[in-house]
Amino acid sequence: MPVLASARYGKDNVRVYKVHRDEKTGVQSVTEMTVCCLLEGEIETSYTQADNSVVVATDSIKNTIYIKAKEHPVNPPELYASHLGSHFLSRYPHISAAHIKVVVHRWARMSVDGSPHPHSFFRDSEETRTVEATISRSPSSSQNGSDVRLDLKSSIAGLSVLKSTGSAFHGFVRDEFTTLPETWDRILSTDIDCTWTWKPFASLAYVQGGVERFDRAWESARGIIMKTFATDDSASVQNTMYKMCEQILEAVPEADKTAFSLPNKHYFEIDLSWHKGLKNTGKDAEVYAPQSGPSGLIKCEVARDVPMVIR
Ligand SMILES: O=c1[nH]c(=O)c2[nH]c(=O)[nH]c2[nH]1
Repeated sequence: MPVLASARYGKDNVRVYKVHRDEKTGVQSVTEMTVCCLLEGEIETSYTQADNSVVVATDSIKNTIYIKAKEHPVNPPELYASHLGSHFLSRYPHISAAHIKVVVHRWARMSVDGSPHPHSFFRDSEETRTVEATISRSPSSSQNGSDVRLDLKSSIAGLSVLKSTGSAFHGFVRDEFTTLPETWDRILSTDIDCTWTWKPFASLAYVQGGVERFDRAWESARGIIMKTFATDDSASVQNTMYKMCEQILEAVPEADKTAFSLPNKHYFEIDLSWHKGLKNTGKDAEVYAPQSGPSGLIKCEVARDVPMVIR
């Protein structure tokens, strides 16, 4: 007899834009984000018995995403995701968890004639800031919506970086499957995907109190990633990403874990000696062929050994 092993549902790809107008200065600020909101709970009968009485329509979930964006700040995204997820638990007793993903897209302020423009922006990169939040009832709580636990993960993704030297890769396994030469000087390029997992928050109030921690962590992580990428005499993607994780855990004491997923985007030397003896390999290499694939894919998670709850 089959059983419904797990189920969640909701609305994905909800695009939201919010403007903040400073009436005194006339300066406007904008946030654009893509939101996914999936609910879990006592919803089995909607799958197994066509019982829609337990279904909060995905259309209503979409409406709620807009309404909560109007009622609450959308920055930092960790706060907005926490408000949104908490709403579903307090409003619907049969919902036990809300899984929220908020991806924030960049709109950088334009500089016009050397001055920041009050209401014009440009997309300066495909980099995103993301939060994944799971808001669930604490095991001890009754279904009154008050006792929730918030598990938050913050990420930077799509930050493309390249260094033209300062990276080596040698000493790896050499056997009958190996063709890659060792190198003491190579191009290193990747798309940063970095996530830090917050210690669980015991209630929405703990997310709201000290809300500056989220922007501070994002700025620290981004700075550490850039500085380490630039200055590390890289022995491998593995070793450089581990150094980044160590520093992020040190800079963000309320994070339990840091993870990276990094493609190693290859740039191949091109032998041009067939053309008039052009020297373009080894120390003479200047023109390279960037590869769209395949790429390496290197991942790690670095955890602190003492788990605890923020209260
Ligand atoms: O930094 C690297 N790590 C690897 O595991 C690897 N494998 C490879 O072919 N090149 C690289 N570079």
